[in-house]
Amino acid sequence: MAPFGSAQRWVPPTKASKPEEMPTAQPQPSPFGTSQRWQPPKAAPAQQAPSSPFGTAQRWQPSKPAIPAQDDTPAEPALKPAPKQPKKPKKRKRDSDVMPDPAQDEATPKKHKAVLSKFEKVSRKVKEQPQQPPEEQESKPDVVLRDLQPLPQPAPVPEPAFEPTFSVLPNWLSQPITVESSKRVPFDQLGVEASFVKKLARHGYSEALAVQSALLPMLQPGYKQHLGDICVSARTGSGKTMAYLLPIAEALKDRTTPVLSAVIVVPTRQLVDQALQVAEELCAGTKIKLGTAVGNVPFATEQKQLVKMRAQYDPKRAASLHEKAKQQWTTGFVENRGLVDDLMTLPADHVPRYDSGVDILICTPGRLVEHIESTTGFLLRSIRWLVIDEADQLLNQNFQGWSTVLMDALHGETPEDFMDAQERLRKERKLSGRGPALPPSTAQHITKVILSATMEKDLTKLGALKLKRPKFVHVQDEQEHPLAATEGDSFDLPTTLTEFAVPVSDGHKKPLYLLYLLLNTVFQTSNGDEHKEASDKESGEDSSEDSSDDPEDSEESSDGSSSDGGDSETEEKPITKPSIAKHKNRVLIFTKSNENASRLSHLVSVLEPSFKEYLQTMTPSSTAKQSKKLLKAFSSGSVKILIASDAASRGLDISGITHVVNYDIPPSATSYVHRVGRTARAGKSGEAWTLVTKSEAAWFWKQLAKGNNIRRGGKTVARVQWKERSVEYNRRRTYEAALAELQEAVAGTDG
Ligand SMILES: Nc1ncnc2c1ncn2[C@@H]1O[C@H](COP(=O)(O)OP(=O)(O)OP(=O)(O)O)[C@@H](O)[C@H]1O
Repeated sequence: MAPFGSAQRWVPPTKASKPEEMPTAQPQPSPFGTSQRWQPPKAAPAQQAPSSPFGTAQRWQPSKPAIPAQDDTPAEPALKPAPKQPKKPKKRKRDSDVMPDPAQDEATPKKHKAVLSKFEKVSRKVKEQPQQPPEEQESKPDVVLRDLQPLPQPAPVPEPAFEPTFSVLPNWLSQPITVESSKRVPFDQLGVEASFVKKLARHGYSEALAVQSALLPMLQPGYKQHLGDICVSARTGSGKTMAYLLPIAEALKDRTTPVLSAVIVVPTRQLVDQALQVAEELCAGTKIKLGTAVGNVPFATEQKQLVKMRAQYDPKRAASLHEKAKQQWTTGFVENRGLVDDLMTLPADHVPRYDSGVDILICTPGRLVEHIESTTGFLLRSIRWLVIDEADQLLNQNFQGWSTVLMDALHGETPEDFMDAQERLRKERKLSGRGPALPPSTAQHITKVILSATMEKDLTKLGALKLKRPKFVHVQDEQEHPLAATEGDSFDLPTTLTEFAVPVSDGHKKPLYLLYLLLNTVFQTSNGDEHKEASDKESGEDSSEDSSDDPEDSEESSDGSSSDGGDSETEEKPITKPSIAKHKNRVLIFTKSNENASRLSHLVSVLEPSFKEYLQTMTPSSTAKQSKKLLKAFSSGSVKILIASDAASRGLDISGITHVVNYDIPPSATSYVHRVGRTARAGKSGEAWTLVTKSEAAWFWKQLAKGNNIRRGGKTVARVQWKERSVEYNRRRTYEAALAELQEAVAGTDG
């Protein structure tokens, strides 16, 4: 029987027009055919069945309601099913109809016959009953019919897709150009202009890092130049920004009049500022004009910066444009701040001409789309480089369909009103078929550079960027085996990074563990080597969650290695308070949300008031000016503890971060790689600490610490076990008081 009755099968009740007579409390016959509500057809006397307009109701008898009606009204069903009467089973040939086997008949004792006939009866009954899956036959909750129509049901779950065990990647992705991460080449040997070599040396950069030594020759004009697009996968802090900005700056160094030649797209305004700073340093002393487009600046201000309008004497075009303007006014559709608006501000016989105000534009994708769509004269026809940094994130999010809008603007034809003389001629020849065809103006010159530390070899997403003759450059360690084409995406951590994981028995105690970490390790003047001793012993031995997630481990040292060593030294001892003021270390702490960041910030400053002055929280609500100031303070060391959410995990290059703490576990391997990559940058050393609760341990060790998707050059994540008594030493009361205060504050805010 189908789960839903067809229209013919359901009979509206005679009193259905009175809604109050359809109390939901009363059991209603269900279209889903619950066993409680609907009895299979029985040989019930026909006169007892309720009448039906379809005349089939006699065949069905609603079962007795499972829940008695709340009032005394007889539980007449509001809807009556009119299912087809199940066909009366054909009269089966009885044994007697079949040619009897006298021998067998004789041999069958009488009592067996009786049993057989009972069995036949029962089987017949069973066949007559509508077939239901076994689980439906069990008692079901009462279903209340709410509508005459059957409820829509989700589509059946599709079969899992076929997953090939062979590579389906094209050659350029499956066979990347690999570059040793330790490779260093003096800039002058890479053909970098002397003036730029000097500039770099002034910043202390004498040699190109691995990714730069690979990319510079590919992007500079010369015999090594790659005449196609380039995808780059290189670990965090490897110098990717300079790798794409240096060749662009070099190529444009002699520019005198701005022409928009490079667009650099990054995901956040902080990264726009950061890339701008590197570009400013490189372009100092040249006439290259740099511009930005981000959401926090007034749109009109940006428009003025990006596009410069001038008047050009052209009576013929002026006449045709005035004609167009007249039509617009007649129809009432006047483009706001458009070409016609500009035309009205010009002297007679003049038309507006638009020039770019910048050579290099650094922007977020959303703002770029806005300019493409709404800024008159903002054209991408002269673009020679398109850079997409943090590409995996940008392609995953694809807000406002930015990649499609951008590709259309980049590869599409210039709108007629904005065409230059050459474009107009090209179009005329194409349409008329007269004269030799001219080659397309821009498409052949654009080089796309797509970069990330966690670049995914996802053809569908990369396909949105319409890459031409692409190459994949992968910077990796010499010890690492090159990834086989069939292996999934895998990301490399900086070799100078050391990772630790601290089991936390109870998530509520995390603030105390964090405090212990800050006081005992990050800001410990005596260099607190005890955790390293303990971790060295355990490093790599923690085969899984089984040992790390056991709270008893931390208390009673069920495994010998974690109970001795450093833990016993710190146990029961008051923590010697380091002087944070003079400390050089800086720590970036990640929480899973902005709210958590603010709360943690409050708790830490109550628990350790000496930290308050040096602690800040980064939230998206802070203005561009505030966050710039904050990052500067963190860079200079006047702020030493910065608490942030994942929004700060990508791309931020803040000098001097010695420690990263994952207070809340990161949501993915990608997020982990970017978070911990805020330290150990450009060959400097750094530490990453993750606080892992019991429930997170299995996932952490399997996916992040021991999975194949993160490669750490043969290193392991060291497990560091602290005794809870040491962690809580003298702090439990303060902590509880701080929590209560926080709760009150939250309640106060809510109220
Ligand atoms: N040739 C060089 N020599 C020394 N340091 C360099 C060199 N080039 C760049 N750096 C420094 O390396 C650091 C990291 O650079 P950058 O921010 O470009 O890394 P990234 O690869 O883009 O990292 P992420 O993936 O995290 O965004 C910066 O502080 C930069 O100043």
